[in-house]
Amino acid sequence: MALAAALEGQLQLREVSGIPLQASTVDNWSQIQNFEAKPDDLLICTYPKSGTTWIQEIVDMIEQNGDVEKCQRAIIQHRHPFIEWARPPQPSARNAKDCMVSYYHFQRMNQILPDPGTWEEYFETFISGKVGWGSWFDHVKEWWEIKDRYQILFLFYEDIKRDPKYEIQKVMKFMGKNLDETVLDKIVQETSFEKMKENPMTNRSTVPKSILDQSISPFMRKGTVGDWKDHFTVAQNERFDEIYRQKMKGTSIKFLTEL
Ligand SMILES: Nc1ncnc2c1ncn2[C@@H]1O[C@H](COP(=O)(O)OS(=O)(=O)O)[C@@H](OP(=O)(O)O)[C@H]1O
Repeated sequence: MALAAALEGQLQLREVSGIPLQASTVDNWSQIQNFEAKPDDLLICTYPKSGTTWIQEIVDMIEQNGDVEKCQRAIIQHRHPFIEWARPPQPSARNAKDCMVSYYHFQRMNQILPDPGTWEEYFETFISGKVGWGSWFDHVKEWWEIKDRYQILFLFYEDIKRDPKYEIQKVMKFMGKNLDETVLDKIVQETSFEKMKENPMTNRSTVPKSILDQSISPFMRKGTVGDWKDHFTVAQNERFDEIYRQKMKGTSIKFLTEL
């Protein structure tokens, strides 16, 4: 009973400035907030399930000049520690509909995040922003608004999917690197969904089943644009589009929801 209660306590999200976060993050909040970046630090800032792992691997491949062996030195979570796990922007955004679907399946398999409930229930939770790391709408709008004021490279999942080489080149330039065509082509190949799904350093296969149960849903699940069409009902889609219009009013950011 005590263990169950303790576990339940861990699974409950708590809030910082209205944003639901994991309890361990909230406990360490002052340390996280006081993080000071060094001038050459590169922060990857993503909404959950919008391609974090993908851009992490791309950045490391560029940093290591396309050396696959060097990128095998550790699992991705260790090569790019998460600041909020008292642990350490380069916003990467993914359209809300695919993000919601991916997050739903992630919460099904993630044993240390709250159970998502049914798809219908999760649809409401996601729209209201009561999910870990908060509202997709606020995240995207706020980063978009400040992107020109700081040294920020704003990337879209859908763009990387459509033209990986072009987007990887943008990241390379942002990082002040200059790699030749052959290396770039290799990075495109090595960071493809198919390769990263098989790569134990990126596919989370080393995380115990008690934390990520990949028999429920794999971490590298589909990696596509438009999977929402297999989840949203027509009515849900109409309702979502209306809510999206209201919440995104006044912002110029545009997302592709299909390619
Ligand atoms: N290389 C590559 N190409 C295309 N798509 C990829 C790639 N790597 C990861 N993914 C997909 O990204 C989704 C996971 O997002 P995150 O890495 O941000 O998840 S997390 O927040 O760090 O848990 C998750 O999306 P879904 O498949 O839609 O669930 C992953 O499959």
